[in-house]
Amino acid sequence: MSSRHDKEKSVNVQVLLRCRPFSDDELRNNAPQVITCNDYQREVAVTQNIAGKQFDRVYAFDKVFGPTAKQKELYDQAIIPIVNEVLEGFNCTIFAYGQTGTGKTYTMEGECRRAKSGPKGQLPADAGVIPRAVKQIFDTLERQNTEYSVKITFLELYNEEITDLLAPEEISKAAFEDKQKKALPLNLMEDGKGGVLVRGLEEEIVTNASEIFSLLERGSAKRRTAETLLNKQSSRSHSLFSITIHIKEATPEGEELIKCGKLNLVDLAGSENISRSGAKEGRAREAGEINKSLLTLGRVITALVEHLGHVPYRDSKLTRLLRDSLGGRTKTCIIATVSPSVHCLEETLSTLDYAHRAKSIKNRPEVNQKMMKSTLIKDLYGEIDRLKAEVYAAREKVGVYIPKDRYQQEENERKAMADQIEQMNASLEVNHKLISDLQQNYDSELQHSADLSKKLEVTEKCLDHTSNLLSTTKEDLKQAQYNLNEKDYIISEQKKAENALTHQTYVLRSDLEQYTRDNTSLYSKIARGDKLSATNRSVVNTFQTDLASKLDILSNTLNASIDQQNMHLKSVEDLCQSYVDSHDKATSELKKKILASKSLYMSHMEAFLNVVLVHKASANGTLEDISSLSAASCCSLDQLLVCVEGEAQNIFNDIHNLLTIHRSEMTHFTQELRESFQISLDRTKEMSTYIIGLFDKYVEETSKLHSHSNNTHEAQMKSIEDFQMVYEEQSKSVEQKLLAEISSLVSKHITRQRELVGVRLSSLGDAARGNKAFLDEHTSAMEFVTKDAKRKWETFAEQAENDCKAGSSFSAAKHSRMETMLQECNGRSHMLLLTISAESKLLKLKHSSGLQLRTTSNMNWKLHLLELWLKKTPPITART
Ligand SMILES: Nc1ncnc2c1ncn2[C@@H]1O[C@H](COP(=O)(O)OP(=O)(O)OP(=O)(O)O)[C@@H](O)[C@H]1O
Repeated sequence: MSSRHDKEKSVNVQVLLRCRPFSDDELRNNAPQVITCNDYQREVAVTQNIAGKQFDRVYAFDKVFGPTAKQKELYDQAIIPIVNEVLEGFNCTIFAYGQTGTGKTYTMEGECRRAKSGPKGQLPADAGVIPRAVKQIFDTLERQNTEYSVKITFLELYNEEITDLLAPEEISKAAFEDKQKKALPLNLMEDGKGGVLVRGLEEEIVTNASEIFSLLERGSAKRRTAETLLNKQSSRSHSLFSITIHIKEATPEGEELIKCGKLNLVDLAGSENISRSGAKEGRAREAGEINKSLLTLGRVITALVEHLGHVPYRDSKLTRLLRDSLGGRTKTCIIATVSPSVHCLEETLSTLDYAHRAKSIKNRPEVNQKMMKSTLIKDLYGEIDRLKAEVYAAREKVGVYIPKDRYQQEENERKAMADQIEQMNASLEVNHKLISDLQQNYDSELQHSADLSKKLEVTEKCLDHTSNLLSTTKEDLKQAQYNLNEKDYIISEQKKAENALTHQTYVLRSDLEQYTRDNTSLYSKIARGDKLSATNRSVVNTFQTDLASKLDILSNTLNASIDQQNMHLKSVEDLCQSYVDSHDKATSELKKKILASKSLYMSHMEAFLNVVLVHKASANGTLEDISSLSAASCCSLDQLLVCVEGEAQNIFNDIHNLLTIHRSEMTHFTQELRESFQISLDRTKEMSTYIIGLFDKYVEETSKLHSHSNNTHEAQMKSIEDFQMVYEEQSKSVEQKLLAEISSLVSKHITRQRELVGVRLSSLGDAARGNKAFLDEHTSAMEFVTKDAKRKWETFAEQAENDCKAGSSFSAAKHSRMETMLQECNGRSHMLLLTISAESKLLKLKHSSGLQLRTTSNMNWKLHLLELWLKKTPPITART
């Protein structure tokens, strides 16, 4: 009972989406992909590029099959359960809906439909839903091993006209057109049970799958021929393939029941025809292009989804035929097909919207009533009788005969009336439903008001009780108010204390943070200190190792510096020598020049004396001539002296410059020499202190070693003595013990042992003495070596110091000597110049006062003095 109830409750129409792979054309044109299928999540994403921005729209369906999904996958996952329900007695419908070329026919029929089943009854991989469903039905029926009957119908709906694709007649264009003209198209009629029948539609009874395949092939061939003959396209026609199954079942009471199920497989026209039909309805209708059925299907879906009162089933043949599949008692599945290419984007979006809306349609699937076999037979007999009567009337012409136009008119009227009745029935049904809903509402309202009155009574009682309570509560409230105020005060005080505490906490916390920071910095400082001390240790180690090498380098440097000093002293000597040479040379040149001038002067004087002697005897009258002559000679003498003075001045300048240069060089050199001596002296001192310390340590170590060896020797000797004593004591006791028994043996033994011990002791003593001697020797050798080295080093250091001092004093002495020499030279030159200039002035004065003779003798004396000076006589003090 409950299962039946479950099965009868409403279920949504199941909607599957299938996206085909790219066609060869699309691949050739490199068409971009806009559809992405997520089979697992049952979602389809459409990527749109609007004004350079990318928009993704995602649709969810009951099942999604991407381009790689195979026919078998789709069938196994989606169709097998539906076919099973048909075999259980349900009516089921599967629609294929989508744009032309998206694979509706491929999905429903498949490429290899006409190849029938393969070897061993297997279907080819590309076989679609119809052949697979047929195979499943027959496989199941045969497996169940029950009596059954299967009948099929196959029709096409084009331009609101139904064509029976299983009708047996031969089709040629003429015959077809003739038939189109003469014969009435197949009409729909009510079956009296709420469904519709296609009057005159061929129902083929089949017993196995291969029969169905042949019939399908026949029907498809007819559809193709009709297409070609009437220039219509499959994309504008709908095809409906139906299988009705009757299965015999036996009740436990032995009664025979017939179970009936029906499967409708619909390949709809291309969905783009909806918009096309809508857009150019006027002309399209004339050209037969309009697809009324597809439009009505859309409207029916909208009415069902939006729960409109009137659902326009009757507006098209397709919706009339499939009325039960849309909002009725049939289980329905829609397979929406789309293309992945961007070129079909508009149609794809419309298909997706359409299919998505169809998901909301609700059906109330009901299993078909099982019929008693006898009832079915009775129905069939009734049908046979009716058909027989029709055949008889037609043959005997005993029926009612009316003109064809009249019949057509009546038929139309009857059809209109039937439509009207159906609409009225539908509205009546709606009204009935409305009335029953209203009645239910009314009943529930009555019930509600009764409930309310009961509640009112209870509430009034409650009110009284509540008023009493209220008065007591007011008292309580006052008390509570008082308490509350009190508590408020306490709370505010507590809050204040809390705030103070919080503040305190903040202060403490900041302090703590500060301490933590200080701690951290302290730790880091300690770490730095550790690191520094480690570095220092390593530096000290490095320094220690470097020191030894640097000592060598220092001694080398000392040697080199001594060599350098010698070289410098030699160069100074050379320099002095060259200076003395140049000085000698200059002096000898000066001497030569003075001699030359002296001889010139002498000749002049001689001439002058001659003239004086010649003219002395002559008269005083010629004195004036003589005087002028003497003035002239004085003048020439003056010139000569000026010339000599200039030359002497030049020589003096040269000497002075040379001396200045030498002096500065010497000063610089002496300074450098002093510094280097000072540095080497300091280093030598440092080194000697260090090495002396080192040797002291060596001496100390050696003395320690010496004392240690003494100690060791003493300890060894003591242990030997102890051993000897112990041994002797022991041997004595042994001797005493064993004397009585083996006296001779013992005495021999003791003697022997004593000998042995003596030998051993002497060898041990020798070894100990040897050791000591070796140690003494070694120690004294060490001491000697150390002392020798120390002595040598001290001598060396002393010598180096003396050398340094000597070098320094030597250079200082040399320097001072040079200084004195320079000063001497300076003084002498200066004096010479002063003398010369003074003499020349004196001479001038004497000439002018007529004291020529005295002057001459005086000048002679001066010249003599100059000569003396030039012979390196001691310096002359200045004379004015
Ligand atoms: N899932 C698929 N896998 C492989 N090929 C497919 C698939 N779907 C469609 N095709 C191919 O696409 C072409 C068009 O398919 P089909 O004729 O079934 O489209 P249609 O929607 O039925 O078109 P029309 O509305 O014009 O009848 C066929 O060549 C078919 O083989």
